[in-house]
Amino acid sequence: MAANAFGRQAWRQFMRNSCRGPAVTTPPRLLQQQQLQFSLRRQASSSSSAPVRAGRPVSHYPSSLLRRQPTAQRSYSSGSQGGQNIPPPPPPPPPRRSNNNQIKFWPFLVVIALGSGGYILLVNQRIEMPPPTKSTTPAFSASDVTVIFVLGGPGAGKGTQCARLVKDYGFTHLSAGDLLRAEQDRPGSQYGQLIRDCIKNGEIVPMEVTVALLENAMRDTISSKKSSNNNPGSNNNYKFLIDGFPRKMDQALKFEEVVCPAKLVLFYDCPEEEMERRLLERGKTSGRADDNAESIRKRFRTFVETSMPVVNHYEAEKRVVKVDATPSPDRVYADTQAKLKKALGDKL
Ligand SMILES: Nc1ncnc2c1ncn2[C@@H]1O[C@H](COP(=O)(O)OP(=O)(O)OP(=O)(O)O)[C@@H](O)[C@H]1O
Ligand SMILES: O=c1ccn([C@@H]2O[C@H](COP(=O)(O)O)[C@@H](O)[C@H]2O)c(=O)[nH]1
Repeated sequence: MAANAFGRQAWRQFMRNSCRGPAVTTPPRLLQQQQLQFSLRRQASSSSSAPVRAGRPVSHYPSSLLRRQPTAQRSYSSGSQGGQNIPPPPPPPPPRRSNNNQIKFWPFLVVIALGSGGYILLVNQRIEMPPPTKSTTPAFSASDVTVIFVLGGPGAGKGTQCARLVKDYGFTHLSAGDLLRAEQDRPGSQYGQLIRDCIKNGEIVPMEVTVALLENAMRDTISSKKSSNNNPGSNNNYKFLIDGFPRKMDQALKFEEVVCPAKLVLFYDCPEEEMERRLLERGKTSGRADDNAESIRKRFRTFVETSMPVVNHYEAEKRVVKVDATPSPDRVYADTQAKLKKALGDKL
């Protein structure tokens, strides 16, 4: 029983060590500890210098293990106490030290073997476990919903061009910036201050907030269009211009994974000096907290460092329609139409 108890203790120790550090080094370390404990135990049982309490050596080891050795000694001495007529008792059995050793050792060997086996089994199971599967299905199917991301630096003219596309082609225009500003001003919003700070500093609001706002807005649009549709059975194709989004790779990946895959990216390319001039002009009347020289500088930096990699990502996938945004709004729009017709055909 004591061996079992000690075995359990050793098992617990082994499992603790296995979880903490590299498992391959643990069993030998445990073996060393057990050998050390074993030899200490033997020393304790035979040494008179061991501390004694109530006539018994004090030890950290289970008392049943310590009791074995004295029992064997008593059986030898009882033989030598007999009278003279009595034939000498048969010689005491040879010292069973080595046997004892084996008997006391096997539980540890079993524990180590079981522990190592179990550990190897666990590790193998972990290695063979398949990677978690992507079970997410986008909320909207690309066959029912056409999504176009509209990107470009701050002030490139995205909003201006979107307004025209809405008028001529029936797109629904969702500006991520407008949705964030509305959420920022919504009484009781837990994200109000966070959004305010991000916008002022030209930083990107955590994607969960923006993706959720966009998904809700798309859902609202689709359900209100469905309810106003005289023929609900018809195969509607809802068309969205998602303006100023995605501005960061994580947003792009998340949106396409959980909301809807995008058909393409409409990218308005404009030099910084022109964008700055437009924004400073707009700032005279817009009332926007970020249409000032300091915020504009920060927004430009975020655009170059964080948003351009998104454009490059879609460019590599051949999903970008690039338009020069420097000319007048009319000329930019004419170019936009021509390029979208070519890319979308009857989906425009
Ligand atoms: N092609 C253009 N030429 C000159 N001015 C323009 C042109 N397009 C837009 N503008 C003006 O530049 C300003 C910025 O335009 P707009 O708001 O459309 O840009 P944006 O890319 O949506 O900006 P933001 O990213 O800050 O929302 C507006 O005042 C707009 O009237
Ligand atoms: O996906 C987005 C879009 C916008 N923001 C923040 O809003 C401001 C203003 O955006 P505009 O498109 O110019 O209206 C932008 O500078 C960001 O701070 C965002 O975090 N995530």
